[in-house]
Amino acid sequence: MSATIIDGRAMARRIQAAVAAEAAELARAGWAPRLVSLSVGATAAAELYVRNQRRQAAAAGIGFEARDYPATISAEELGGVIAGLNADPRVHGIVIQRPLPAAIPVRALQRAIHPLKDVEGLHPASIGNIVYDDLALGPCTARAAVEILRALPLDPAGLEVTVIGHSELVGKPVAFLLMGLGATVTVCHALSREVAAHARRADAVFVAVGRPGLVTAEMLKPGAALIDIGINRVETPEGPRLVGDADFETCAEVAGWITPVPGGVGPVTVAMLMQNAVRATRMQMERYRGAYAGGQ
Ligand SMILES: NC(=O)C1=CN([C@@H]2O[C@H](COP(=O)(O)OP(=O)(O)OC[C@H]3O[C@@H](n4cnc5c(N)ncnc54)[C@H](OP(=O)(O)O)[C@@H]3O)[C@@H](O)[C@H]2O)C=CC1
Ligand SMILES: Nc1nc(=O)c2c([nH]1)NC[C@@H]1CN(c3ccc(C(=O)N[C@@H](CCC(=O)O)C(=O)O)cc3)C=[N+]21
Repeated sequence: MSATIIDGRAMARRIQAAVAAEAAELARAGWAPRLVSLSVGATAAAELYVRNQRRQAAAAGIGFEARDYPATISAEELGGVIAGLNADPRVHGIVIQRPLPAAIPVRALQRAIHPLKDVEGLHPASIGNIVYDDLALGPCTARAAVEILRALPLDPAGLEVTVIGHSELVGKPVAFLLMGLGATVTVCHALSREVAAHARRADAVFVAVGRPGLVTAEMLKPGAALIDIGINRVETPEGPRLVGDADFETCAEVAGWITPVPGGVGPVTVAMLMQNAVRATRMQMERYRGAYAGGQ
């Protein structure tokens, strides 16, 4: 058997077309959506993400400004930057690229972002809303991965799903979204025993660990869906290459559907961020229309 390879770029383009139309409509109303990205120190892990945000924002007609701060910036100074962006009516979304230097408390900063400008859906209020299945601004990566599953001819209700990795950014939100769809969810992490056995039982496996080759063909039920969220840069004799957390070649022999890296969850994540940007702008327009002169 050979898996169907899921085309994340095509899915991202479809989402983006709707986002572009909405961004144009908001711009006509005087509320052109605009995002600001904050990177601190050397952020190799986020460079590709920022590059694709810039590219997709340009394509969707969303303003995008990437700011880089030195690793020596203090948490207080960054808090001041965020307070300024919260108060600026021309800014509708703020993205804090992870990871941050160890000395900077990422949760406190995430909490400092105004919830209506929390386009990544990572504010404690947004994270809490996941439990209520209220996804006004849902977390982008998790939504992307789950939207990909929803596009497959599998009924998520009662589906056996194993999630490998339980980070705040990815694994935990994925598990909650899947529970919201009625799936039976098993979550594995660094302390889990028998990850392979849990994976092999599943109709769909989601993996977000950051370890190339973690999921192998022996860990999959034949015909299962494999949603590979990992994005890792590895050195090969032919130069640097981007790979996921699964051993793609062997897994594709056994899985029914598989997401490639690049071209799988990554582009859909960025499209979700753009979708959140227009949603956030609309919510701010509805809340503050009249409070500002225009909004711009
Ligand atoms: N496609 C996209 O848009 C995005 C992709 N990513 C990618 O996803 C991957 C994970 O990112 P992120 O969640 O931020 O990473 P983190 O490092 O924050 O989390 C990794 C998770 O994997 C768990 N883990 C570690 N080793 C194992 C193991 N052997 N078996 C099972 N679980 C294990 C950890 O468990 P514990 O906490 O117990 O140590 C932790 O929960 C990375 O490759 C990243 O680049 C990230 C964001 C967006
Ligand atoms: N606050 C925060 N949120 C994140 O979601 C977050 C983060 N910080 N830090 C870094 C990781 C990594 N990440 C990527 C998302 C998309 C691509 C992406 O678009 N990848 C393309 C790459 C295509 C190309 O090669 O140019 C693809 O997979 O096809 C890459 C990486 C988000 N992360």
